[in-house]
Amino acid sequence: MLAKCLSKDQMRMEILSSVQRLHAELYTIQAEHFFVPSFIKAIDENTEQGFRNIMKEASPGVFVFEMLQPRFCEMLMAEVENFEKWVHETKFRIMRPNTMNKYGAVLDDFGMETMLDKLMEDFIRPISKVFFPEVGGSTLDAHHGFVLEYGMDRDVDLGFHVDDSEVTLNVCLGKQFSGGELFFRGVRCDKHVNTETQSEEVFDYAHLPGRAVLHRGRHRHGARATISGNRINLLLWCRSSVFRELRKYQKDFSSYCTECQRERKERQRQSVAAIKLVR
Ligand SMILES: O=C(O)CCC(=O)C(=O)O
Ligand SMILES: [Fe+2]
Repeated sequence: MLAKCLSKDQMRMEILSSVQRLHAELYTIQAEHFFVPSFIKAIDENTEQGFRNIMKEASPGVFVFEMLQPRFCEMLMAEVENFEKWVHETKFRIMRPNTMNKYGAVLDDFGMETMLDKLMEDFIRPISKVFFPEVGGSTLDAHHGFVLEYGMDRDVDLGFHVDDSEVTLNVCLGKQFSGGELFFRGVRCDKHVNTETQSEEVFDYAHLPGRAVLHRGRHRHGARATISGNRINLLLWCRSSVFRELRKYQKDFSSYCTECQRERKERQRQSVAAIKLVR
């Protein structure tokens, strides 16, 4: 197939009508086949304590928990491989997940948009409502879902960045690899995104297959080089249109930005000092 300039919708239509699905069961959520029992139980309970029972807050604002069954991880990797094979054979021009990756595939582009919407609405939003309310966690209503592939023959690492999301779900699918640790360096608003990291904000994490990491999109992070093997993971950038609208009119982001919090405390300290001086 010749490389044509297609709109996103045209591209999706072309993919949907041409690519043969490998595992049809991946395209609709079947909780008991996708998730581990502890995760399903916590979602069914839908209480803060229930979530805390399965989620470890490994560093402030970074939650880690067991989420996906090994068989689901394998099927999803095979599905992406199948799609990539078709892309390669037909020389079809696809969009990569973001400007930082040369490899990886947008799951929404080959039929998984509805399934991922449900994953966000029924599973990630209830958790985000509890742990990330100040960044629109309870009103997540859009997503960008993709798979990334790292290794010597793929992308090697990922630079320091913030995501175009309010809440990000990052699940390791496999395969076997060494290296590829995630590093986190504190939450910042747009204005403070390049400010210094405080020592208590430094957090490095080694991902394991089936395990999920959930964090605010504004939590600065990156991924170190995958030294051997292939590291493949599922990313769901969850967005809230309500939060994005509100953000336009806000100046102070001290509800989540550590630097805004520091500035606010400093302003309060100065006004208390000024009052004392007047007295
Ligand atoms: O490689 C990873 O696990 C991190 C990916 C990531 O941060 C992103 O895609 O936004
Ligand atoms: Fe990211």
